[in-house]
Amino acid sequence: MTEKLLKDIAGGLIKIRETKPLIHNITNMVVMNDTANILLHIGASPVMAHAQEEVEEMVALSGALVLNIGTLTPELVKSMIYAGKKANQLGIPVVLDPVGAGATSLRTQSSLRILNDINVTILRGNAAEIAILGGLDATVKGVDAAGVSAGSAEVAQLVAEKFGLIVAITGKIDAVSDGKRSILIENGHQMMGGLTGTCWFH
Ligand SMILES: Nc1ncnc2c1ncn2[C@@H]1O[C@H](COP(=O)(O)OP(=O)(O)O)[C@@H](O)[C@H]1O
Ligand SMILES: Cc1ncsc1CCOP(=O)(O)O
Repeated sequence: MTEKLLKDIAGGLIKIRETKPLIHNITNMVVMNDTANILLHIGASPVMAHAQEEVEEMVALSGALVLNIGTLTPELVKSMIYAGKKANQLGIPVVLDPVGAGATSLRTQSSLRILNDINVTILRGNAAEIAILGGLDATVKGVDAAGVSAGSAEVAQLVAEKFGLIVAITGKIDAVSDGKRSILIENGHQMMGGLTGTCWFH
């Protein structure tokens, strides 16, 4: 990583501690508690708010919106769209984690619908989930990548370019791309592959 990039990341972390932004999460029941604690640990203020009746008000108070379809229902997807549209109106960044896209039609179609209806800032997932959404060949088993025709760096670049957003693919080596510039990050441990929800540890 370049020195400038490392400085920017450090600066971002300092800003989070100083401003303590509220992070609105509409997320899955598996990682919810870990996500809240990790956000607190880095100095942010987490809130999990899922009901359609409150998501627009909650996101209006927030510095970022995180949408994770890990334990989705059609009702929850509606909440994500309401919150995402409000976030777009207010210029609040939106992260989408399309957990299990490719494993079932509901997950694939819901992810594509969110990408179509909302300007997502960062699309984060494993290589197979991201490849499937980009129309590339891949197999997803539950929430895990079971096979991908291309490497993570290539998938990240192609899909970022296709949707006009930032893609972050996690795995043994992470790949991040905005379609023009890409970086690879290798700072994990193989034991992290044996824990769910570890993308939030970074
Ligand atoms: N086999 C591996 N070897 C080294 N690091 C890994 C491995 N698998 C995962 N990691 C680390 O764990 C992080 C989260 O990866 P991943 O398993 O894709 O997330 P999640 O559990 O949230 O789906 C990666 O960014 C990487 O640093
Ligand atoms: C095991 C499991 N099943 C549904 S969601 C989930 C966890 C997925 O974790 P992450 O949100 O980090 O992909």
